[in-house]
Amino acid sequence: MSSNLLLVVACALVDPDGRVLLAQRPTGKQHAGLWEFPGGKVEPGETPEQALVRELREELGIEPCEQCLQPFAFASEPLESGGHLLMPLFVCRRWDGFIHPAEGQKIVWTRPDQFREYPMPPADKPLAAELRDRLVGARVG
Ligand SMILES: Nc1nc2c([nH]c(=O)n2[C@H]2C[C@H](O)[C@@H](COP(=O)(O)OP(=O)(O)OP(=O)(O)O)O2)c(=O)[nH]1
Repeated sequence: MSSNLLLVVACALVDPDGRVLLAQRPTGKQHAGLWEFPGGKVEPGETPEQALVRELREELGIEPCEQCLQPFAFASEPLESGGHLLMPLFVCRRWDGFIHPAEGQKIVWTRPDQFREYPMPPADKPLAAELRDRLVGARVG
């Protein structure tokens, strides 16, 4: 893999009412204050699914089963650093445990048709649009 390619995996957690979890980037980090789909960098040796299970456990304290992660879409965005971000988004509707943000970051559950109320980093925006187009009105659960 090219060394300037950053692979970051993200997840749309969808509740039984069709609402999706967004998490606010903490102060002091890149894109602070913006709303993102939870996830993070894929570490060497990990599959995207393993990385996402780890990130959801670390960030939110939940345990999704790998088989419940449905590949959904991906974003491909140039980075200000000159590198390039590749960000696959999975959809997950089932997990164990209760959501408890580890770093105290704010979360919201919002319907995809209300995503525009939450400013997002560049790669999350097209994924939000795709979710809006394909999840709204679709069967949930
Ligand atoms: N979700 C998202 N992440 C982005 C975008 N652009 C961009 O450079 N990133 C970077 C910020 C982070 O370095 C990384 C997301 O992984 P992360 O959530 O584990 O990163 P982090 O800031 O918590 O950790 P770190 O960089 O301090 O190691 O991707 C974007 O448009 N959306």
